[in-house]
Amino acid sequence: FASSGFPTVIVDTNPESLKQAYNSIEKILGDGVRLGKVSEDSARSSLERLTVSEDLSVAASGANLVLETVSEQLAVKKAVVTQAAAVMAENGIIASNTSALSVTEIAASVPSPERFIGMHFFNPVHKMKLVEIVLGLATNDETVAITRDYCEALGKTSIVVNESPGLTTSRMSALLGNEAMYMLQEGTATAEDIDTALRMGFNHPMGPLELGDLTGWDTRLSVLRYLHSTLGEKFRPCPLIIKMVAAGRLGRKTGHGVYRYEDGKAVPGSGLKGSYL
Ligand SMILES: NC(=O)c1ccc[n+]([C@@H]2O[C@H](COP(=O)([O-])OP(=O)(O)OC[C@H]3O[C@@H](n4cnc5c(N)ncnc54)[C@H](O)[C@@H]3O)[C@@H](O)[C@H]2O)c1
Repeated sequence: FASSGFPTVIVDTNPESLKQAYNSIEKILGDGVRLGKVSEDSARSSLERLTVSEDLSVAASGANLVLETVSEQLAVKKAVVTQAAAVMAENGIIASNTSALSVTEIAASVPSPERFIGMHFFNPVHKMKLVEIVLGLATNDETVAITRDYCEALGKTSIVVNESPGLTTSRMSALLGNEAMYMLQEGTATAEDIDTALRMGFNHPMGPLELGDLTGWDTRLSVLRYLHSTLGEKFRPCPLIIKMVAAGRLGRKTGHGVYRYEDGKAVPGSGLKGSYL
């Protein structure tokens, strides 16, 4: 937001997180200047538009847009948006970056749920072009139009999704990762070959097993369990995922998932092979 011309305040109750957030944005802009992608002037003015605060009531006072991206817990999100709604501009919009919670349910805690919407960004945000705009039950057309304009001003492509488990992206990605694990479990092909198939055959930047190692199979499993309970049988988690999580082979973060990692890189030939039934 700051690099697209909007005066922006990052709010967090944890001062360490605030420092980390500011430093990482400063580093991204610095790297952008070094790589010739951002001018020095533009990097400097972006940082001038960016401030940090531990006090939401002060920071959100008179704001036109509050984008909540606090911890993925309903109670925390509800408390934060209630506090913001009390002080922001009368026609201001509240957006939620939630990946899986119900926008409708979070919106129910503010006086004007018609001006509440989901704005789901992707990591790393400065590189990824997509924003999934999520409609709660009460979200009105004007809020959608203003939010699309914000996305355009940020240089993002937005799509509109009616609130539904997993939206479009997480739902598709969960199915793909689960199917890849079933293929591995059945011994259809090695992990390397399944990933190569999707990278070279479909031009995906990463294979589904590499991606699962990056996301973490524990996170993957909880998303699949949620989708299984809401959308039905086709999302039943593959037993191999359950086994891997039980073994603590969660992916990159534990140094071992489908692949084994040394110095942050997958060890060649370390992928799971054969039938694991
Ligand atoms: N991590 C991702 O790749 C990703 C991608 C898309 C969407 N999201 C969504 O973004 C949100 C945040 O995800 P995350 O991975 O950064 O979570 P996180 O738990 O790592 O960080 C959440 C931050 O919220 C702060 N916080 C907690 N309670 C607060 C409060 N009452 N007031 C102010 N700040 C508070 C915490 O101090 C912490 O810095 C979640 O809703 C998540 O689903 C995350």
